[in-house]
Amino acid sequence: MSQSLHIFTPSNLTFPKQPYPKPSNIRRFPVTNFSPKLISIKASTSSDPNASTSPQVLISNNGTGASGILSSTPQDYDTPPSQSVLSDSSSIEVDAVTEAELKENGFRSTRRTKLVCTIGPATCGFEELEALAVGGMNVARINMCHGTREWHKRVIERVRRLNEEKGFAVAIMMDTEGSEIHMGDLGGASSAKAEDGEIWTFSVRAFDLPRPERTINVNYDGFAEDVKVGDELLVDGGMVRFEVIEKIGPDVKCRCTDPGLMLPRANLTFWRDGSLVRERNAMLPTISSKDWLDIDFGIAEGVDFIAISFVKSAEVITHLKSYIAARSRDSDIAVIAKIESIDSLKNLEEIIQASDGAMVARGDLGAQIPLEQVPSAQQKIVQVCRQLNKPVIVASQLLESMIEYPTPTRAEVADVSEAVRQRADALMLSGESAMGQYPDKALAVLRSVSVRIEKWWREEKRHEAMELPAVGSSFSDSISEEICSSAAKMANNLGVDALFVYTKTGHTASLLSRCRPDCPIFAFTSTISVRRRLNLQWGLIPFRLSFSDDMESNLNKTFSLLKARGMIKSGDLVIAVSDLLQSIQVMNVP
Ligand SMILES: Nc1ncnc2c1ncn2[C@@H]1O[C@H](COP(=O)(O)OP(=O)(O)OP(=O)(O)O)[C@@H](O)[C@H]1O
Ligand SMILES: CC(=O)C(=O)O
Ligand SMILES: [K+]
Ligand SMILES: [Mg+2]
Repeated sequence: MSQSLHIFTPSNLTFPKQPYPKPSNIRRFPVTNFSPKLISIKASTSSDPNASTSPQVLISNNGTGASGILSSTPQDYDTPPSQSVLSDSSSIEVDAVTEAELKENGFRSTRRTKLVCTIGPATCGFEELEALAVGGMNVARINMCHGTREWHKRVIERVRRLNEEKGFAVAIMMDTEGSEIHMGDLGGASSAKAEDGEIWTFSVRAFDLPRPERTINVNYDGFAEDVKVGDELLVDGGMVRFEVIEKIGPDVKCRCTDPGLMLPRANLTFWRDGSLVRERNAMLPTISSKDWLDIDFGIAEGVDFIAISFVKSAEVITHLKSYIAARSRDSDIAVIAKIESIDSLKNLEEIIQASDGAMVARGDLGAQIPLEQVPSAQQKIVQVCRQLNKPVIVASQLLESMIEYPTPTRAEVADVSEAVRQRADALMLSGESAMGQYPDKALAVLRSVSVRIEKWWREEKRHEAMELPAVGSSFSDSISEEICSSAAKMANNLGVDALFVYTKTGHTASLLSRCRPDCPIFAFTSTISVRRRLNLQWGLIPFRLSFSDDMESNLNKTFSLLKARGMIKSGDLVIAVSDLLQSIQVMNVP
């Protein structure tokens, strides 16, 4: 039995975007005999030839008559990126790890939380990268604070080769250095140990190698002028602490008050009377001249995401986005705002609104606000991102002890669980994967904790519903949002196995992800870059597939390709959503 409900556009509605002719054949039907089993809500083109470019939502009920009026202009018709559109119409691509996971565990147990790994000396080789990809890395992050562009270029090439040769779809995120104050690179040493009471010199002078004992170079010229005797100097937000005891020209002598290990280029902050001192360094540009060169490098290399450190305002994001749009033909590099400063918290909503996603960069954030305020800031950032429909990454020190030890602390597991419970889109490894001794084990912990906590919360139905405000500006946007929230609700109520979404730009897929449905979301897109970008979003399993405007044929093709690969089977219950036609269909896999 096939049932559908038709909905047409009323003539009295205004259309904010007017590239599409307004349909004129408006009819209204009573809704009758709505079948709970097989409902098809689909978009059809109006029978009016003048309205032929304006698909309308059509919820049909097996010809028995139908419905109220809802819909409108096609949305999400922003030009899809031209490059890399799948040409072979008879194939489907999904990354090898997901395919294995689907076959082994079935739909429901797939991991919803995405995993980002920082690549460093411990993981830059082809085999190490492959091990991370096999372990579930969705995004590889390169941090331009460290290493040379040549070094990063080789990492990018290896990840790309891995994707091509081994069937992964790992995306690449480039993270800028930013112009905050940090230490030099320790002259090649992997770390420096400061002991209680030791006197160290922090200086803006460059030293000849080898680095003089207990001497640290500082990147910020105004350092010696800005600090005062008595200030507290924090390395990496307090991993090591010093007290400033004397200033001698460019050299600042400090006594270690909290011993610890200092890593190359660690962040430095100084505090006076319990407050962070932000003197002239607060005026430093968010994107330094070196960052601009790195950004050019990222654009040339075609990275998928650029994460901007120490974002202070929305303007810098807008500026960068237009810079990228002008520089790269496809302008499909997503810009991630790193929330790690007081200013970024002050302007949180605007910054996130302007960005394509955000990172809770707890390392530096914890150096700028009291540590005990970091958890509430995290919760708030995760919530704002979800409301504004932007992916959010929770980063730093998730499994810090695993840099040295093969098992995490219980507290670390609890922290990871909390981020998963908050339903952040992604978790990130930093030092654990960049220079730790157990990168694969750390990734395995993130993976298993994510799957376990997701399942637990799903089964217990413990998630509080989150108010999701409208994010789009046009009526058409509202329809897409309504369709996605209805589809997600139906999926939960009907206990469907998967949501399918056919999406050109990825927008509709992200709207579905935002609803955090119980079942996984198979996102079909024809563009490689869109597919890679969807890798960062909660619950989305991105597939590359060429598809048409004909949903019947898209579905048939998808079913047969996925069945042939053993990823779905007859009888599975699926809800399909399309951004091409603004439709919802419910069906069993034939
Ligand atoms: N490309 C690299 N080369 C050498 N060491 C690296 C590299 N990337 C990371 N590391 C090491 O791993 C540690 C953690 O890396 P990560 O980039 O996550 O932290 P971070 O430098 O504190 O981040 P951020 O500067 O963005 O706040 C670094 O402190 C550094 O020691
Ligand atoms: C990731 C990062 O930049 C931080 O935590 O500070
Ligand atoms: K950085
Ligand atoms: Mg940082």
